[in-house]
Amino acid sequence: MTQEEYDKNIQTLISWAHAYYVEDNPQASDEEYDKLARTCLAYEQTYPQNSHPNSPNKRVGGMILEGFQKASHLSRMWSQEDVFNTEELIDWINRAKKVNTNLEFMCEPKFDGASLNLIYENGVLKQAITRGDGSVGEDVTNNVKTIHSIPLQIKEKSLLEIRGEVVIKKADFEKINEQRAKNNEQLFANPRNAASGSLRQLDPSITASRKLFFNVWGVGQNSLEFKRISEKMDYIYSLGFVKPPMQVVVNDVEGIEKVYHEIIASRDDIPMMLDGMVVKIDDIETQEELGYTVKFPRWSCAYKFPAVEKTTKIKDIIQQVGRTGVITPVAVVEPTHIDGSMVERASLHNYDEIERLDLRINDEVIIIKSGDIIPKITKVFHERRDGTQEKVLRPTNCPKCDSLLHDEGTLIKCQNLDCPSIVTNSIIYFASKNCMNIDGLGNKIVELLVNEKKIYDILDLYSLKYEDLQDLEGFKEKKISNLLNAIEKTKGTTLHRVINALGIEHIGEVASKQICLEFGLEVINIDLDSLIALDGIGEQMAKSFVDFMGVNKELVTKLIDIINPEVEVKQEVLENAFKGKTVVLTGTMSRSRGLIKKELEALGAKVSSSVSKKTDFLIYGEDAGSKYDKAIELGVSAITEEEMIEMI
Ligand SMILES: NC(=O)c1ccc[n+]([C@@H]2O[C@H](COP(=O)([O-])OP(=O)(O)OC[C@H]3O[C@@H](n4cnc5c(N)ncnc54)[C@H](O)[C@@H]3O)[C@@H](O)[C@H]2O)c1
Ligand SMILES: [Zn+2]
Repeated sequence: MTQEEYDKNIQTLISWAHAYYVEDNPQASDEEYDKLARTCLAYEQTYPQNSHPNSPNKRVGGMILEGFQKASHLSRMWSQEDVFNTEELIDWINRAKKVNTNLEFMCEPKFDGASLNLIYENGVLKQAITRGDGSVGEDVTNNVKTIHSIPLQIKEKSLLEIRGEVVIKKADFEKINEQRAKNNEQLFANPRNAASGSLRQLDPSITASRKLFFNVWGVGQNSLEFKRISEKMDYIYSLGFVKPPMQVVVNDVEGIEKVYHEIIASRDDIPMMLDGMVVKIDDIETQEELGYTVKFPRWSCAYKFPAVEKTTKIKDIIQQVGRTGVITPVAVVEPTHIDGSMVERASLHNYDEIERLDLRINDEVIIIKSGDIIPKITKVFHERRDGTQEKVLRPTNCPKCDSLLHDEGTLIKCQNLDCPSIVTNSIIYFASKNCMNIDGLGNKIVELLVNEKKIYDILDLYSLKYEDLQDLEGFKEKKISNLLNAIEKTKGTTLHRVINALGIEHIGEVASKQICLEFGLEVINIDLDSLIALDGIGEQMAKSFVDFMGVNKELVTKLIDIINPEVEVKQEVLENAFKGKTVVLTGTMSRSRGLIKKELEALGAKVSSSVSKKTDFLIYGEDAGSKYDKAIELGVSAITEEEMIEMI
């Protein structure tokens, strides 16, 4: 590396560190950052006289976020020296052995979060300060008081600094990001940034809502007298801090390696993100003798785990069609090793997310995979674009059957009942109890019939013959005739049941009934405007229905021909006291409420389940409770069942 290159790299590191520590919005993966930092470190060691005064290799962490009060630590906070393999670990041990050949090591998980210092005075939490540059950090006391795992009072009365890591659970990290995606906010690249960003909020109620957790790992200023750090920490846990899930004292490299691999093996079972194991020399006198560099203690090191977060490149965006026809985009990425497996694909929530991330083919991205988290893209490096990037278009046709897709933003769906990806599900739905109620045609049987190529869509059910089923395993005479009879029995059912059984997105039984009453057999030809004009049919429902008929008209026409359903006609309801009124039923009546509901609906009333200003009548029986009170409060006229009968 030339001096010029070195200077340029240091500028890059400084800007990456700023984005990472101050803005909680990294512009590189840790791996890229560490690699560049190490290359610069090698240069600094060869040419110490040329090294940059502000090199991130010489200082701890970041700067203070605007809006926070600065606060000083009583004693300095440090970073950790990284070791990445056994060789580097042995190197570190050998350096320590120069002051003491008889070493014991305390090993514990390294939680990946935000470093925090708590100052206790007279047993009371006085101040909580972020690590900042190691000497001065941000005063986040009010935020920290919302974290339940931090005691506000402890029984130790001497002046004491407690250090630990504020972390967020992996599952909560995912939830926050899902919420942020919905709100069109930038995602957190990883749980560490999420923890740090949540801790450094000007509004403590936001911090409180984020479910942060505190893992204690050390002490700063203190007057506790212990010979070993492991004993000192046991005392600290006894004050009401949570003890880390694994903590072992060993006395050689083999011992350290063993714990290291044990912690890696249980990494997925621990709900918080770990990025390594910290090894500390247990004897406090030896620690004092070894002392500190400008950046870290010489008596401890962070033995890093394989990264779960990597930079990779988007090669393509392909579509996956789910069993219900929902289309999900999947990113094909340059194959990347993450934590023991080769990652080639990452899931994206939907096409709206692609637009929000402004993700393009050939973009460089951060991909994160940890334990049970499916590989996810959390960050797109827009600044790294080189002109080869291509926009991702929303699909208009199904990749499986080429029919037009129904697109309502976050949801894109193939509704073609002939589409091979959805046939099984659509037949199962069609036959289910609340739809056509075809006895003997459950999930397993439908799967069998489709897999054995006995049927390709709903229509085929009606051309099934005895001979078709004879050769199927477990199909005896009785079973076959029962099934064929059950299918036959659906003929002549009502039109709205048939429409409801098609599984049209957003169109349930009530809507089906309403549409069928209004349009009869013309349902297959309705246009958008006529549908929207119907009371209770929203735009989304109408569009879904029209899109559905657009791709399935032929099939539905044939189906109606075969089933020959009864077409219900709208009966003009005679004038009566309940026509067009909104009614709520409550309490115990002389007959079932379901029956009374039907009766009222036949009179043209709308029966609703909750009382509001729009309610015209509350009809109450015995033991009426809160609905009655509310009706009285809102001035809704409340009548008994008998009064209702009289009014009819
Ligand atoms: N992606 C980027 O752009 C970018 C930029 C800057 C830094 N970074 C990353 O940040 C890291 C360097 O940051 P750092 O200096 O904060 O170091 P670090 O986070 O790797 O390690 C030091 C910190 O570990 C924490 N810790 C957790 N468990 C501990 C334990 N049991 N004992 C002691 N300490 C424990 C402490 O808060 C301590 O301050 C590097 O891994 C680097 O990749 C990334
Ligand atoms: Zn399809």
